Amino acid sequence: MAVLELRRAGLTGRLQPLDLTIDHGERTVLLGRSGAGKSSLIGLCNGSLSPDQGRVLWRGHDLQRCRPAQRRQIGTLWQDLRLVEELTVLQNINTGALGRHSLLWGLRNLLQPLEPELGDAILRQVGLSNTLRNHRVAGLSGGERQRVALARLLRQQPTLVLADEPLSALDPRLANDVLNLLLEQPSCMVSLHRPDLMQRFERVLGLRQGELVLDASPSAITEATLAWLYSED
Ligand SMILES: Nc1ncnc2c1ncn2[C@@H]1O[C@H](COP(=O)(O)OP(=O)(O)OP(=O)(O)O)[C@@H](O)[C@H]1O
Repeated sequence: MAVLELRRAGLTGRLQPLDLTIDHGERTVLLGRSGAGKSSLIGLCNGSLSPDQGRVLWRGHDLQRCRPAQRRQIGTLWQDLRLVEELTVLQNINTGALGRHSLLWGLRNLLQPLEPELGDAILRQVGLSNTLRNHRVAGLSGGERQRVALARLLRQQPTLVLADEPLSALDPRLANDVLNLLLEQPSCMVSLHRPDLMQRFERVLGLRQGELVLDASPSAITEATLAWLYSED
């Protein structure tokens, strides 16, 4: 069943109009050189960028017109993480649940640690110690911050996860753990600079100079295809 549909959706100067359907349950990797348009495509898919041409549909409805609760079914692990620096690890994780709670709950989250047991369980999932629970995220390492952002995403419980280079600050063992968690989500589209990991996914999308040029299963992709995808012109 299709959850996300791009119909001739494009961004002037960044992404040529493209058609793309993401089905529930699909695990997709997004490959391409730096500047090829991966983050732009993720922005179109989560609604943070509005298409200049075409349409983006979430479960059949124009994504830009969907209510916040519907849009929160799409969870994003941003390249720049977008943590709230002044807040603690637990408070940041809880912001993932804002869409399911009242405004009052959101305000209380700013004042006191809410639902610490749930926070601890998610911290364990992402391999962080619960002793970090009340630390401000500003003081954490790059890899720790990345995992707090992942924990916030897990708290959100999205239907579709979009992750923009989620492994960049992680050592190989942690990168593997994080990738496993992403692949356990109901559906995911993950942008990576690691074509060697494409076999972990069912579908490979390739962007080249703002154009979607590859949509195939990993077994169908040859070394020559990858060399062309990453070539300069
Ligand atoms: N806010 C913006 N306004 C205009 N053009 C932009 C903007 N952000 C990025 N671009 C341009 O859009 C193109 C695609 O950028 P994008 O960030 O989507 O690529 P990417 O594949 O994610 O790159 P990277 O792997 O380096 O993150 C690039 O030419 C970039 O310079």
